[in-house]
Amino acid sequence: MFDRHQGGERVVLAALDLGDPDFAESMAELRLLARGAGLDIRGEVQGRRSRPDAALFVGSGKADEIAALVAATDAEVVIFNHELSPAQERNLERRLHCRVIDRVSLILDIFARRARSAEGKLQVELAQLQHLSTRLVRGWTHLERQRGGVGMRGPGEKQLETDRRLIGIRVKALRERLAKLGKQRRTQRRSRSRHRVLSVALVGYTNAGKSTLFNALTRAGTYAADQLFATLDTTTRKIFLPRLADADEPGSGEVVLSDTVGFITRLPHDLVAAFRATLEATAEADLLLHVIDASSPVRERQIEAVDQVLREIGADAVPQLRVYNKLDLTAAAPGVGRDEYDRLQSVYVSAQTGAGLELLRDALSETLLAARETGASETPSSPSTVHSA
Ligand SMILES: Nc1nc2c(ncn2[C@@H]2O[C@H](COP(=O)(O)OP(=O)(O)OP(=O)(O)O)[C@@H](O)[C@H]2O)c(=O)[nH]1
Ligand SMILES: [Mg+2]
Repeated sequence: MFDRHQGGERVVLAALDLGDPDFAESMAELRLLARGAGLDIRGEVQGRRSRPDAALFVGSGKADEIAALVAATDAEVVIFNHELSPAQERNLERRLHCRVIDRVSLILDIFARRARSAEGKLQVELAQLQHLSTRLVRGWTHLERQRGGVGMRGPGEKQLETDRRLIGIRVKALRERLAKLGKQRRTQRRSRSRHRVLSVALVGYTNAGKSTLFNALTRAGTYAADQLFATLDTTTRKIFLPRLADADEPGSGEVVLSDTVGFITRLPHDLVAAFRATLEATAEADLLLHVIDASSPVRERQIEAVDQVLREIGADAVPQLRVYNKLDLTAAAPGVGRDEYDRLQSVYVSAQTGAGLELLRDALSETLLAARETGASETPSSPSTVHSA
């Protein structure tokens, strides 16, 4: 039912500068996404949108330019950097004589291929169906035509209703299944918090090195790869921090560390919603390790993008320690940064070479000890963030 890129497909990237200050960066991100999806980028067209409401989205001169590039490079797909309405997509497909998709579809597609656990797969399917159903409501004719071209299913008004109903049934089933899994997850978390095991969640922009750091800290062998969204499921392992251990309390000194899905700018809202269950663990953590690719020229923007998503999922109140990773690619040395009150703010490490990891372990102990003390003096059981589903 969905566009599926098997990799190696020939694509042309098209982006229209709408005057966003981050246009160049969002373009770089689109390239990263396309490469991450294993697509063969044959060319790129940039331009300015003619009129904000233009049905063609691009002016006819620009459309001709893209069409010429598609023909010259034998491209199969054109990927637009902006969300396209069904009508715009349809017009563009007719004009360019090839498949047209937008950034959101591309991200959904990468997610679909990366999901490993049952929960991750359900979440992706839910996001895809939600993305699809908004389009069904907004403009059925788009899908009608698209299908007419491929499967010749000849959908009419009747087919439309059947499909809508089927999607509705599937969405409901997925929601129920996810709710059940979420309940199990919460029960597990509650029993952990009863035992006062502290939890630390790794968050950060995709490809920042979260899984590599997770592995380095736990020696667990979680999947790390040079691709976007390599991790889609929350992996959880215990680590032991001697400084936190209390001889009178069995199990003390143990901290639960979770590796999570990477964030990206303009993460589609459907996806954030679908991954809410996974991300809940983030909002309930005692501490967030915000992993940053220190070697990225756009790291400031990536930090802001991550903080934005954290706000959206209600995790902005959780204490955060910034971990500047990939130090080996920069000229900087391992170390820590503190604020004016001498509180730890940041740690500089290389998950790959292991440089600074001892500093990070110490920083973890120090921050968690401080958090435990404040938490203990304020309320017996730490209040957990409440947010609606
Ligand atoms: N040079 C260098 N490369 C690193 C370091 N840490 C991670 N990497 C590389 O960066 C790439 C991404 O690492 P991952 O650990 O998969 O990143 P992630 O943040 O988990 O990514 P997603 O799960 O896709 O969001 C891999 O190729 C790693 O080998 C580091 O300290 N130095
Ligand atoms: Mg990962």
